Amino acid sequence: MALSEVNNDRGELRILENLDELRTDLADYIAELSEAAVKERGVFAIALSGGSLIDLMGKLCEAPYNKTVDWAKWYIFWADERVVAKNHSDSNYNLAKDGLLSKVPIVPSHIHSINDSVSAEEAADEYMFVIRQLVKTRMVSVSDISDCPKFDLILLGMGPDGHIASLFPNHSALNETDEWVRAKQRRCIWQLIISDLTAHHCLLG
Ligand SMILES: O=C1O[C@H](COP(=O)(O)O)[C@@H](O)[C@H](O)[C@H]1O
Repeated sequence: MALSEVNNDRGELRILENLDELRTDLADYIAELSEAAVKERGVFAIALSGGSLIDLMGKLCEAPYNKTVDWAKWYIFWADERVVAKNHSDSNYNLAKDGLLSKVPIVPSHIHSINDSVSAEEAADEYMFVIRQLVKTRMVSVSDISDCPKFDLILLGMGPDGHIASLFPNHSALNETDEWVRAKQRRCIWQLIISDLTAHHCLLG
């Protein structure tokens, strides 16, 4: 049970007693959003990040979620990735593969990770192109107010310094809103994570 819950027009804050409760709450939250999206549009487009997130999602690989979630309808993206080989220990794809994707029946062609064999800038451009194609076919829905994609859920962890994805507090990249996939150093990030790109976002800290 949540120790504290605040609900207002800016969103909802839940403080949970311990990590086990957080894992259960997160699994319930994701399963509910997945069910609603599949009912409404037949698919669920979710973007992951790295860090502790995949471990916190661990309950999804267990009963009842592993059987009740409609995994075949999931489309997976990354909100934040390092341009390293897919089997590298810094790869967020690798983390998700080991902790989630290899444990539930997600369709391999629905997993959209970045191209790790080109530069970060090229990988960002390619990723934006892939997402645009999926918006055209409505595997990813589109924002009501712009031509930006609207993911059903973006999951972000927050580092101790307050950074989310590859966006660090007070960094100039926060003001660059012209492209929604951007290369920063060796990372690809989505620039408008919080504003336009998602029906729901969940920040874990
Ligand atoms: O650098 C990163 O950190 C964040 C937060 O990590 P966490 O371990 O504190 O949850 C992570 O979400 C992001 O993907 C990663 O690049």
